[in-house]
Amino acid sequence: MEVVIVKDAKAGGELIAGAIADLLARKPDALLGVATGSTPLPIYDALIARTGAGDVDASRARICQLDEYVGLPAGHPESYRATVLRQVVEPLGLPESQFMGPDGSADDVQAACEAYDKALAEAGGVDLQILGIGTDGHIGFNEPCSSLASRTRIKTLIEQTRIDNARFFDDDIDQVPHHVITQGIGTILDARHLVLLATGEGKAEAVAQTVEGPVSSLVPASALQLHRHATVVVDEAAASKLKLADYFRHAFDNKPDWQGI
Ligand SMILES: N[C@@H]1[C@@H](O)[C@H](O)[C@@H](COP(=O)(O)O)O[C@@H]1O
Repeated sequence: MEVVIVKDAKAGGELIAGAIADLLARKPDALLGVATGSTPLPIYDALIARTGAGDVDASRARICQLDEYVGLPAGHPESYRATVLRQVVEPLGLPESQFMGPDGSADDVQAACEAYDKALAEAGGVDLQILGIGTDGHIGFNEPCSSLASRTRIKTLIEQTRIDNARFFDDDIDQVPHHVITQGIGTILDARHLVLLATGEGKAEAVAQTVEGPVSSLVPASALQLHRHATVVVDEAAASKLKLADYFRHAFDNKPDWQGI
């Protein structure tokens, strides 16, 4: 696992957008897994700016969702499908045919989960998966004690996650669904490159446990330690509880230019 400590969220967004640009230069139709929440927005801003400036051709990129609420009416503005369309797919000028996600309004949720895992595999697998992290260490919506081998399935949210996400629902927790579909931890680990961005002091404890703690289903993001190509990008505040912070800075500062993240 590589840990990169950046000055602030904007710098993290630029760094990760650079890695996506390199990927698209090598593989124009790469499948890019995107996360929702506030944290990844600087990545999308930087990528959209680069495509707008003509530095990156993302016209053949394919985008896929990490997770979704269950039970919101189709087209609900806070469904993750609507969110990703608004924040990523439309600003990049991509047609919906280059976007895929699980169907959170399906009558048969289990079948929708299985269909999504199959669709991801048939699409050739995710090339680069962007991840955020919950305050409880969740990735996607894999709450603590999710199986590290899990596939896409339905999960029940922990109360703290519903509290954290109520800001997207007029600060009304009663509007936040209890159930979600999420790529499983095993599904996430199938991606070729995992890039987790965490910013702010509120994520410092979860980051420390993810990077320096034991691999444990209690901290779902710690599963990144099992991946061959996982990059954790953190700002100074989110890095504030890392014991090896100086080593991580030293390693990144002395990295050969050609290596990328
Ligand atoms: N399902 C999403 C996660 O993918 C995201 O990482 C997390 C943190 O969001 P934020 O970046 O807004 O803190 O929120 C939600 O739970």
